[in-house]
Amino acid sequence: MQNETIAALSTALGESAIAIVRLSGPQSRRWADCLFRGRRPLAETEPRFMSHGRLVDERGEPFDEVLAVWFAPGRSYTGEEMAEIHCHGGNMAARLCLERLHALGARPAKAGEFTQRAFLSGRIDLAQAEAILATIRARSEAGLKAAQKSLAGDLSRRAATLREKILDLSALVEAGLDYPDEELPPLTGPELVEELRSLSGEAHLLFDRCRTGLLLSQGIAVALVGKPNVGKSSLLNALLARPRALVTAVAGTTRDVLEAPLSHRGVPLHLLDTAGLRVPLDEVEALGIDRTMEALERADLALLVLDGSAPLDDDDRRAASRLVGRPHLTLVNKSDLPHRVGDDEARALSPSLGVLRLSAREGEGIEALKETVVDTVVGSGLLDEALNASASQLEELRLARSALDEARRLVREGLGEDVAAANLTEARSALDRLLFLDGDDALAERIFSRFCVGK
Ligand SMILES: Nc1nc2c(c(=O)[nH]1)N(C=O)[C@@H](CNc1ccc(C(=O)N[C@@H](CCC(=O)O)C(=O)O)cc1)CN2
Ligand SMILES: Nc1nc2c(ncn2[C@@H]2O[C@H](COP(=O)(O)OP(=O)(O)OP(=O)(O)O)[C@@H](O)[C@H]2O)c(=O)[nH]1
Ligand SMILES: [Mg+2]
Repeated sequence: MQNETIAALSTALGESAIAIVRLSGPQSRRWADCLFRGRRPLAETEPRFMSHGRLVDERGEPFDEVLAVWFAPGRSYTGEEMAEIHCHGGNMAARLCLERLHALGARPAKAGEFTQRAFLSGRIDLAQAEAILATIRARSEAGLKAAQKSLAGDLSRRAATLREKILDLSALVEAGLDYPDEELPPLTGPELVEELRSLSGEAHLLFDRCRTGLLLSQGIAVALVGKPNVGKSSLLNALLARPRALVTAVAGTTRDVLEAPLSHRGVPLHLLDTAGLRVPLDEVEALGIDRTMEALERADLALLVLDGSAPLDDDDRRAASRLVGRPHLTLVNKSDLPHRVGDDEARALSPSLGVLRLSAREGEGIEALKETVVDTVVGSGLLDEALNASASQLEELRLARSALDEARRLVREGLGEDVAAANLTEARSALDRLLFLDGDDALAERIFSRFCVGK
């Protein structure tokens, strides 16, 4: 329990209907009562019941008509005694209210301090704190739902269950190592392989669900690339259903990378239209092509755009070669014109995940493209299964997953259970870090400092 009582504005600054000032700590209700004048003071009302009244300044003069409420310790967001004053929005009422509270002794809250107190009082763990941050930052319905699942503890629970199973298996493997001459080995080789197979399956599934969650919160970056004039910018406009990018018949129209958000089935996409790839004619074009390559680096998926109305040429082949090793789809554009590029030819150009025919000009195949993009990156089955996780939590899952795979391979190939035991330990410590079990204060500070003041 913290001794200091903190206060902050919990709603965004600026003109709004209502502004909420929050207090947390032992003096919350008392100090709220110093400026609140209702039918009864909060001290005489039931917790969690809104009371109507006025706020008064130090001379007793009213300055706003408000609603106020208090929460008992153990039954509040922070787990401490809390009070809230719901003022009118705008810049003045909440500011005067806060100034009064600070004059009474309430300390201005630091970024994320309310949530930090919820963590310190044991009401939530750090994975749930991450989920609260993701809830506030969600940019799509699917992202919001994934965050709420993690807030309900889904990620922590599943990771903790997996960690327990790994610990149990480690104990068995190490018992076998310590007493190699025992008559009955605690686990036979095939049994161990089977156990490891099931653990690695769970780790893979959890990783995929969290990867989906991360994509939902960050958005899927999709880069449109190809040689000049194939219709990349036209495609961007068709996807957005508005003329965002300049389109001309001149090759080399797009110079900078154009970015535009789009949401499909609740999944946020982040589209990147790029300068056409070819041997540059001048310095401006060369710089534009550098940016195309940077966009490719950032992209979760690339769309290789081809002009289906003209035979493929060396520029197409060079553009395709930039995509080797990157997940991409091949789009044969201008399907409203006579076809000059066969499906097989398009497929032979690069190891892409699929070939789609479309017409940016006529809008043909655009819906199918959006659908394919989401399915390719997220996997349609996983959308409802998404769990929110931070980038570093996902990294720990990746480590746990490959350590389990490695242990399984070693045992299957008879390469020694001692090495497998080391891999199990590695997997377990990755999950320890994911669950923030090592109690690293600096890490907690880092999480809460990403919150806004008042949360
Ligand atoms: N006005 C207002 N709206 C808000 C919040 C708030 O603090 N104030 N929240 C936050 O910023 C969110 C709601 N989150 C909350 C989470 C837990 C508890 C709470 O009292 N938990 C207790 C008791 C649970 C119960 O009795 O149902 C607990 O978990 O022990 C309250 C709010 C969103 N809306
Ligand atoms: N018939 C037809 N023409 C298209 C289609 N898509 C684009 N075009 C035309 O192709 C030309 C080039 O289109 P852009 O969208 O500017 O091509 P780009 O790939 O962005 O070109 P750069 O920015 O120069 O790399 C324009 O004249 C478009 O009108 C299509 O689906 N059908
Ligand atoms: Mg363009």
